[in-house]
Amino acid sequence: MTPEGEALLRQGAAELELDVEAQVPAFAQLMALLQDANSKVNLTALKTEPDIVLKHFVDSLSCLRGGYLDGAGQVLDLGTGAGFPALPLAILRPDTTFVPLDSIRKKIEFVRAAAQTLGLNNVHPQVGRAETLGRDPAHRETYDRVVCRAVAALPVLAELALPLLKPGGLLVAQKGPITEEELQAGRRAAGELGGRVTGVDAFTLPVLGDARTLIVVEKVSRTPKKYPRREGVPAAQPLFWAAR
Ligand SMILES: C[S@@+](CC[C@H](N)C(=O)[O-])C[C@H]1O[C@@H](n2cnc3c(N)ncnc32)[C@H](O)[C@@H]1O
Repeated sequence: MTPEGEALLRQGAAELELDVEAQVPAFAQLMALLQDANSKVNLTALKTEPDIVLKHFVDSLSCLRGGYLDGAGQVLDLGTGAGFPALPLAILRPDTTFVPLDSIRKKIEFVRAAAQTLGLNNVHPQVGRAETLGRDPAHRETYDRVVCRAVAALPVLAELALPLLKPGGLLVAQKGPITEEELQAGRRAAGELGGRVTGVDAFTLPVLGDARTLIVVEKVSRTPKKYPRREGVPAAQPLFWAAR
């Protein structure tokens, strides 16, 4: 990473009140791995160094706002893609275990290789669909937190994530601006699945100023056994939300 890229990372993290000084070399290594992989396969849409620093690294770290991940043991990253937000979070939180999940094998192969190269023993990538894991006793109601960035509308996320959370656990969803309509449908879907929306934190992305929202859903009771519905159905027929 260039000195300008490192400076952007420090500036963005500082705006989030995070000190990443000790982790700059790890982020530089992740940058090199991403750019190398991106030159061979189309891993992420963001290719330039400033975009990767601000829209992948710093944006992923914004998930730490509010302290919702503090004290969490096991965190599943639903639809991690090339490892976001899981890899930046794992770099900053070595005592928390992260399970980056994606249905696309080549993405998880990249995440696995990157975690290995970076020596991140707290990262355990998994290929699969959230609907399948949500019905598997080895994963259902076992996670303290589910994080996810740019995966689906809130009613869909509620159905994919809440079955995976322990009662008392939290879904922390990173989104852009959210409409009142999506939020209302998300509140109703969460209620159906044993969750309650407890936080809607609107803020702007450091340096760039783009609108972001962290939505927090607490799991307040067990998820009914009929959820999640079979693969693809949560996204094709979102609960309580016809408009997509
Ligand atoms: C737009 S990408 C976002 C990737 C990453 N979170 C990021 O912000 O860069 C959405 C990812 O979610 C994955 N995904 C969507 N639905 C999924 C599901 N039901 N189970 C597992 N992965 C899913 C897709 O394969 C894709 O890689």
